[in-house]
Amino acid sequence: MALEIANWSPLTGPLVQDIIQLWHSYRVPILLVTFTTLIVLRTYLHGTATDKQDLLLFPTLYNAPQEKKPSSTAPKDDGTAAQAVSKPPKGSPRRIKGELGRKSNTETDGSGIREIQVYIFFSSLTGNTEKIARESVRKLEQSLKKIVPREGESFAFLSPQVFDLAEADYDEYFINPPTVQTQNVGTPAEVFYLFMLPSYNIDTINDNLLEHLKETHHDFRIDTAPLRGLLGYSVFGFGSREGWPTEEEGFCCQAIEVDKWMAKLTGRKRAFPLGMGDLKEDGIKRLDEWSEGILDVLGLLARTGSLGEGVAGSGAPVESDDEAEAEDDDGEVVFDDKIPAKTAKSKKGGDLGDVEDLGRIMQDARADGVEVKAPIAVDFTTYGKDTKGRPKTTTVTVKEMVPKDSPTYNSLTKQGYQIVGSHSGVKICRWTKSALRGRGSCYKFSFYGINSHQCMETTPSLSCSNKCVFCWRHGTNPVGTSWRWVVDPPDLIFSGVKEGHYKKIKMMRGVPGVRAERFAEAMRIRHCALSLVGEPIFYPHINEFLRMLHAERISSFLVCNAQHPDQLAALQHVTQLYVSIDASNRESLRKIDRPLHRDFWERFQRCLDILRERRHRQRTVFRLTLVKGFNIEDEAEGYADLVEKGLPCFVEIKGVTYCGTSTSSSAGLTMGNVPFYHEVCDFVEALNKALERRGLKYGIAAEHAHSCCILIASERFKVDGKWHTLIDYDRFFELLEEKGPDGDFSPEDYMGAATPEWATWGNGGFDPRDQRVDRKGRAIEI
Ligand SMILES: Cc1cc2nc3c(=O)[nH]c(=O)nc-3n(C[C@H](O)[C@H](O)[C@H](O)COP(=O)(O)O)c2cc1C
Ligand code: SF4
Repeated sequence: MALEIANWSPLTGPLVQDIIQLWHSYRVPILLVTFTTLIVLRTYLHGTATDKQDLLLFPTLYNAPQEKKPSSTAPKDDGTAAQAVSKPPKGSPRRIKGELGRKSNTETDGSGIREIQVYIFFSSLTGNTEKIARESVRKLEQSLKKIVPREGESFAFLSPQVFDLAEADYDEYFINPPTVQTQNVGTPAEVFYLFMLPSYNIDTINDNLLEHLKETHHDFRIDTAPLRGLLGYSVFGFGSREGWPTEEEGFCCQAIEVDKWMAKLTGRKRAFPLGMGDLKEDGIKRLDEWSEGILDVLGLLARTGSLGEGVAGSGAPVESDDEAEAEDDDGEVVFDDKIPAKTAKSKKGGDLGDVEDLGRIMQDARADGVEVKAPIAVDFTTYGKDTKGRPKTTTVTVKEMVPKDSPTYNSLTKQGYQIVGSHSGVKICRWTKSALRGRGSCYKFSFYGINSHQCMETTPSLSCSNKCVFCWRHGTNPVGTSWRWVVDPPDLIFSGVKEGHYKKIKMMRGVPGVRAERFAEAMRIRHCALSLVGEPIFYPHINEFLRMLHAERISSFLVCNAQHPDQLAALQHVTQLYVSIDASNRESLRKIDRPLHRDFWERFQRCLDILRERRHRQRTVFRLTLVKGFNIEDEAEGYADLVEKGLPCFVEIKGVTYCGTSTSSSAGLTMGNVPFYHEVCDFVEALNKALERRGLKYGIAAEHAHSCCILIASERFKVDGKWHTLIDYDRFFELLEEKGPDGDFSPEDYMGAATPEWATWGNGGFDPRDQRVDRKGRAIEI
């Protein structure tokens, strides 16, 4: 071929031959250079063409509005899934659905990156909120930079933006979530709204916004929750307590309104409770708490795409104002009919229920052939001896008290308990929920200064040795006279109950009315009521457990049933030590507590002796639960004798609480057994007189009419004519740290400030900071 070309023309012959020669010598480098140049050129053109070229080449395609293709399958209305835009009939108004074509919150886009855009909307008349909002957006940007993806995570926060509501186009932000296109990916970022709003009782831009939100919600053409495509929202309000002291009088009224309407428009995606503050008082502190909470939520959103449990649209919603709250109090004095009263006598493998017949269970365990590796059974109640007086060394195979697959476990978890390990439980009580919403704390706030929203209710032993007629868990919680189950270590229980408690608190985050400042405070447990169900000192490592609580400066209110004198004697310092005194004489006690121990009365008496001895070491309390027809009538004198014997620091008298009809039909309890508050008052006055007649220095110190509870106190807690029933918790921990769990210090050493006036006898005892509501959440005038 080279020769043919060489002869092709005599004129070009030498040149062609040179070129051919050159080609033969350098063809490989020539080919390589050409190829590389082409690649570089192509890459260059491609890189520079994205901004300009493609729009030049395909303008119509790129600029066309994104239209959904009709789908043959109906769109899922799960609050996150894309919704199809159906064509309206000719002539009818266009129906705008709440969701743009976007993916589930829990998914990332095609690039694998979840991008989140935070918008802060503010309004301001005198300029304070504007300054704060602009400063907040700057701080937020800095803080968001610190939330970085861990391995396997992929998200990014876009620079947060701030908008003055006086300038923002409401149609753009408050009819549908805005579409925020991003540089890196074709899908829009997910949007999160924050509001900072001062309230004004004069006409301002806030009224326009509120009007717009209401209209959008009511507009028949628009989905009632068209903003549910937002990731979430939260509101912070500024107001003035000087002119508007309470919410009822208008404090932060417009922020409250915006929060409410946004909840409707987003399908209840309140990501964090409404925060409120007064710039002249606590405004900045409250704002800081709120901002911290917002950061947590944004972190959670970025990592999981979800607002977490408890917020609608993101797990298990806990709602709300209409929530039928069980009148469960602290679980000790309520009986209800919510739990079908099953007995242990049901089928084999059935309800563990009453574990009275432990023999049967042990047999069943062996018959099942299940070998459970566990510690040796601890008969700590009786410290059992054999017939010759030698310590028992029985080594039987033991079971878990509440195994995961047992009906008891199911029943307790259905009732809202979280079972920790195999024999402990934690539950958020109704007062904790109520305090989070500013609707009142339990009587322990009025009497002892316990913040209900910082109180964890738990027990390290779901088992008990009584079957009290008023125990609402009768029929579900295990009973027994000695510990014969696997023993969980105290650190496992401690971390488990804390985790369970915080989890339940977090579930309250999206619930209407929850106050941001209380929610923030609730994330630090300060008190522990060891009084759920069961008997806390039944747990063999109760002292270690208490030490763990105290090490974290969590106070301990421990209630025991006066049936375990040895354990009571071995108990180390607790902040307040209760003994339930359910009757004043043997017969009455047998009837009401239905104890399993044959020597129950002797045990009871020994416990009183121990309490008397301990009265200068422990802050002791007699807890009386009044049940009409069982332990009130003519018993005041008998109770006075018991007080004389035990000389407790305090006597708490509480009427049994009732909800629904009684489960304990076998015990014959009905609504008729619940004393009226005036009957409790009469009883307390009779008891007080009986104490006076005996020359005992006690008096009626405080009351909490709302929960039918009255406090009689020893005059040891009266200073200059004023009752001091509150506790100085910090001092308690200092003493404990100084002197140790067996240290020599007395209840007077950590006596707190004077009982607040509103809590003293005759003043009702309802915290004036809170709003009292009826069961439907309606305000009650006090
Ligand atoms: C005319 C007027 C009306 C107000 N009305 C209320 C009100 O109804 N409720 C409230 O809590 N605060 C009310 N305030 C207090 C403001 O909300 C508060 O001072 C706020 O911090 C002002 O924020 P700004 O400086 O951003 O406008 C009012 C203040 C003014 C001057
Ligand atoms: S002491 Fe704690 S657990 Fe008990 S009712 Fe009060 S807030 Fe609830």
